[in-house]
Amino acid sequence: MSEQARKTAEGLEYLTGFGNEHSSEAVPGALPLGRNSPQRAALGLYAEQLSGSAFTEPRTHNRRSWLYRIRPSAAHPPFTRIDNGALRTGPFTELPADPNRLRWNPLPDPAPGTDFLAGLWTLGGNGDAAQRTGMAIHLYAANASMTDRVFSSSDGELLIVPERGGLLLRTELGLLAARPGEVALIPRGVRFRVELLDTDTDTGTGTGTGDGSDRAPARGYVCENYGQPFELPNLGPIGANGLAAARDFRAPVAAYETPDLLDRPTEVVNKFCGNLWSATYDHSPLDVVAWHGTHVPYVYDLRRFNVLGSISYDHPDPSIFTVLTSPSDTPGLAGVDFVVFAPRWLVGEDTFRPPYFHRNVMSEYMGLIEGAYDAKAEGFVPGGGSLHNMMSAHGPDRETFDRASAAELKPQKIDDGLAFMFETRWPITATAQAAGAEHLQRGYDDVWQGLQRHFRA
Ligand SMILES: O=C(O)Cc1cc(O)ccc1O
Ligand SMILES: [Fe+2]
Repeated sequence: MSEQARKTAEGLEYLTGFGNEHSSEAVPGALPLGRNSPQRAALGLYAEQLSGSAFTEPRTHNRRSWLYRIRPSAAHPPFTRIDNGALRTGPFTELPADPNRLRWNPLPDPAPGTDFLAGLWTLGGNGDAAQRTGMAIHLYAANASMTDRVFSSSDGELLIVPERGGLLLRTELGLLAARPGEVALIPRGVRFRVELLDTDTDTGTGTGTGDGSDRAPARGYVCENYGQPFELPNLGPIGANGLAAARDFRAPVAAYETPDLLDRPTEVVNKFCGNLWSATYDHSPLDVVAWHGTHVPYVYDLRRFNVLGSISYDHPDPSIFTVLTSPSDTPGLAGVDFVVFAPRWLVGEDTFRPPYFHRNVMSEYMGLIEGAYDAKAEGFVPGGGSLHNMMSAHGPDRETFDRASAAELKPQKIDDGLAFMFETRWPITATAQAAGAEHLQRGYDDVWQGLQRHFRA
């Protein structure tokens, strides 16, 4: 059976392929054929274009979708400012950029009734959302589904990396499920609502009561990319296959709210140039009956990543693990790369196999989805994160260095963890709440203490 025809555990159907010109209709006949904007759209729907790139960008970068919806998005009352909660946006000016190595434990559990939007907490970032450069790193911890409200970011696309608990993303273009080990991308401007998946199978945390008050929170990471949309990296000499395969990216099929929700007042929260703005519509904007285009949400299962590496000697640079890249104006210099450290074999001969000691002009934020990471013996925990800013010295902690320097070099499978990195060309400035957080680990530098002098002249 083709992947397209196969339904997921949640009964969801997907369209497959990265960057495709997809099309989908929830009601037969809703999608016009041969034109985008007929004089009267079928079934009394309104046609609307959603542009994620300038009209004139080259085809390879051009992103837009045509939506056929029950009400046009233009029919809405004025937006007014609401509290930004713990969301922050570039430019990040609360504190100076810090050259120190920083590491955090997971976010504390949120108050009961915290949904995905309320649970977003910005760690730091760079660039300027209004200039459409740079990125923000957010974490989230949520124990309730969003009800009667939807969210969108005009500032950037949202790459959501669940670490605990599954998410059901009800987007304008349809439904996506993302569980730990999968990532989801919501394009700039697309409205969506996040429900917590209440299964006991993913992490054993769900209790199925619905109100979320007695369940462990869903947690994860979000990269809000203000820059050019993520794309698949070029493969160069790797060849035509390898790393993330385009066919493994899954987009939703068209789906709109059930009748009881379609005409309910719905709060639409829009993140715009760093602030949250709210308007209560007299209907839900998740009312798209058909669509076609390239500006689409998607999910990707990180376990499908085809991990390549050295089969002779030395530890390759982690660019070989790039899942998605947001290019900047300089070739090869990413605004942000999304990199995954997935299970793999290490076979390098006469090689120090874990990540090497290094100082990098790029800035590295790392998170852990499960298990452990091969550069850190302890302290880097699922739901936590580390920041190794531009040129800061880091690498294996002392325990890892000692162990790997003495290890017998037989083929070894690393299969006890799933880590990732947001790597960016600009230094990352922490927010005040991140720099002052209770869950910031004091004394992170100590992991590199005790590395002895062995050289004697
Ligand atoms: O710092 C890190 O752990 C990330 C990283 C991993 C690796 O394998 C090589 C370089 C690098 O920055
Ligand atoms: Fe690094």
